[in-house]
Amino acid sequence: MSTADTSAPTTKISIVYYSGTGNVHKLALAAEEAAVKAGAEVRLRRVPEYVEASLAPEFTEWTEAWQENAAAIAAVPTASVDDLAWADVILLGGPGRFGMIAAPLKHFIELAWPLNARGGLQGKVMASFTSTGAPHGGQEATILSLNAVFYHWGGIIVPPGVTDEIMTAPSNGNPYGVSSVSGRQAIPGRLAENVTEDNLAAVAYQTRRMLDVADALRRGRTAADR
Ligand SMILES: Cc1cc2nc3c(=O)[nH]c(=O)nc-3n(C[C@H](O)[C@H](O)[C@H](O)COP(=O)(O)O)c2cc1C
Repeated sequence: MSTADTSAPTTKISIVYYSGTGNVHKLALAAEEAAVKAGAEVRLRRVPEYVEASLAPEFTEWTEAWQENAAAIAAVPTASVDDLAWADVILLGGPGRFGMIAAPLKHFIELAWPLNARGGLQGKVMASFTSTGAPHGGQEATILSLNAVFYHWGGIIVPPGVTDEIMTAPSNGNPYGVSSVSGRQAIPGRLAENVTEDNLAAVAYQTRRMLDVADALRRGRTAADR
């Protein structure tokens, strides 16, 4: 007979991301898969564009890749602030843009102002992941700009560190948050082709680690309440 505690509530995770050309989307799907496998309740949510046209119509290949990605991710539900309120674990993802958070994701974060003002984000487990064009294109700076939000929200930041062998793989290695390198150009028909299997395994690991910490916190808090 199983001795598992079936009365224990399931950990809830919201994976909220913005992706212009598919790289962060691919990482987010791997995080979702890992969370489902770990038995969590999962909300995968995309942050939509808040401009209707391409940022750079003169970059025709980028614009085509951007349109291709928009079609590919259309079925993913869009994020709402309730997805943040609902979750025990919040994993944010977004591309590095000039070494910091992308504007659509920042806009979404600002919508959480009232929730934060009533203390609705405190004590949740949080972390972030990114993708940049270049290996030294500002991955750590982007993760730090995302994680800075978590300080304001009173989150418990759980970085991947180098706490597992997967973080030492050549295409990984950013202890601040899992990061992939997409290359110099977004090419239509070849979206996210440079996200490696090791990047996907790393974001899966980062997700499991957050869920483990959230589970330990919940057990500790429950024990303290007894
Ligand atoms: C406006 C803009 C700014 C960018 N700034 C940087 C940057 O500072 N460093 C870098 O390495 N890549 C930069 N990139 C490239 C993206 O970070 C990269 O293509 C990333 O993989 C995109 O992720 P996505 O496909 O999920 O949108 C920039 C892209 C755009 C559109």
